[in-house]
Amino acid sequence: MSENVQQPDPLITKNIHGIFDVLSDGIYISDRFGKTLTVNQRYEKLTGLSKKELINRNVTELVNDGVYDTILNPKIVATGKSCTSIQVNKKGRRLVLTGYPIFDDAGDVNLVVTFARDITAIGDLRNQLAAEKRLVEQYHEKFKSITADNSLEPSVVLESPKMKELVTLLKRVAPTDATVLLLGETGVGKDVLARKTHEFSLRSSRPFFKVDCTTIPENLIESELFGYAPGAFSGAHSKGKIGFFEMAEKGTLFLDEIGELPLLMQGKLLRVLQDQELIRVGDTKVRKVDVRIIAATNRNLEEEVKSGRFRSDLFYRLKVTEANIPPLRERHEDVLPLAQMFIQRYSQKYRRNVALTPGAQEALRAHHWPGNVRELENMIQSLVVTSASDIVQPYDLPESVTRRRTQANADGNLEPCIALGDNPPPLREMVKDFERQLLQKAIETYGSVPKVAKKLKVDRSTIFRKLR
Ligand SMILES: Nc1ncnc2c1ncn2[C@@H]1O[C@H](COP(=O)(O)OP(=O)(O)OP(=O)(O)O)[C@@H](O)[C@H]1O
Repeated sequence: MSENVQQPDPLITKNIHGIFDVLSDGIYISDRFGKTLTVNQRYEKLTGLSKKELINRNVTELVNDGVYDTILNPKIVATGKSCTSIQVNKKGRRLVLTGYPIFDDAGDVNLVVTFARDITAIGDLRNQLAAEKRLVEQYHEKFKSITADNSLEPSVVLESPKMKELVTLLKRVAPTDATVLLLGETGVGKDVLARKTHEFSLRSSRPFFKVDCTTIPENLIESELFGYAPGAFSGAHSKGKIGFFEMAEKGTLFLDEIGELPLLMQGKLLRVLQDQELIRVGDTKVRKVDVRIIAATNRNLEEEVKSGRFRSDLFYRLKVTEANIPPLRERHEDVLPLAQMFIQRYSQKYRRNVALTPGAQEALRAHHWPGNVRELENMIQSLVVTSASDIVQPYDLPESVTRRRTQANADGNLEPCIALGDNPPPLREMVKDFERQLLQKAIETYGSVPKVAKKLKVDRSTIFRKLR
């Protein structure tokens, strides 16, 4: 009876390879000298290596040829004990190997049977999970800020002809995947338009990640963008980490303040943009990435290129589509719609019912807004919180807003404040502004619009139009 158990059924012997092939693990069988005897189909599939290139070859020789990096055979033959290890092969597949000795009648190791399981898939799943987690965290943050504002959908105001033109351009390029470079002063809405471009694109259902290049320490930028391999540097997570590029796979990566990126990183970024592949820090595997890049800066990148602080090749790679967002002072048409939208948002949040008088509206429209939309938003928020009355008069506005950009000289005559900085308003705007101030001063001096009309020899309707 026991002899029957020892004797394999001839049907099994005949079909042994077929049996190997239906097993769900990869199987690799070598003899005590390390010669490869067989592998099953699952092994070929998992590793991407073919039976033909392995059979009859010695495992040590295969390691020397770089086919894979680790073998269990010599250790198992020497110790007679099973063991486990991780193997990486030339196709970049990572496998968990567990090898077992098969003994002959004399008790010597005759064969080594190794089972191979794919851990790349597990790694990929882990990465996917990490990406999802970061995405959930971002949505959570966004959700928190929206609910904290107690606002409805955050609205975007793009009313002025200049902004409408810009939106038309962004809508046109959004589906092309071309890189977009958003330029403009601080607070003009670069972030807002980056998100809009993503929404207009075919990637809108995929992730949108914003990376502020100024907030990541210089020595971490590469690993944050491209990820790192396990143990890539001291302090690194033992399991490694995927970077923003891989997290934004099939979506959009918004690189804010790109002008602050260190030169070395600029070169690395350029390579990734050109080759659409990256290598994580401390890794050797090349990974394909499919990410749309939107970059933004308030620096003059052309100047940065001239002074050698920004690589010209990266600059030209980024500015495939260049969108210049005008400052708020150059699109007065947006000021009141933005102000009304913020008033509505913050009135709802703070349970107020605030409204601006025409005089207050005019003061807002006339202001230079050096901090752009952010300054307007912050001012309105503070106004809604602090104003004693629901009706906001010009004198309720902060002095910085109502202060004229013209001043009276010693004789009481108006003089324009000519503060021509890096970014002066157009002459047309400055003249209009001065004219408006002059008419207001004239009304204060002469008492009424008809009197001013008479004194200054101008139509009443012209005065009203200019004041408006
Ligand atoms: N067109 C707009 N409609 C509604 N809100 C806007 C608009 N533009 C800007 N904002 C608001 O103004 C604030 C500043 O905008 P944003 O962060 O997009 O500016 P930015 O140009 O990216 O600034 P920075 O250069 O400082 O990064 C944000 O709260 C944003 O929601």
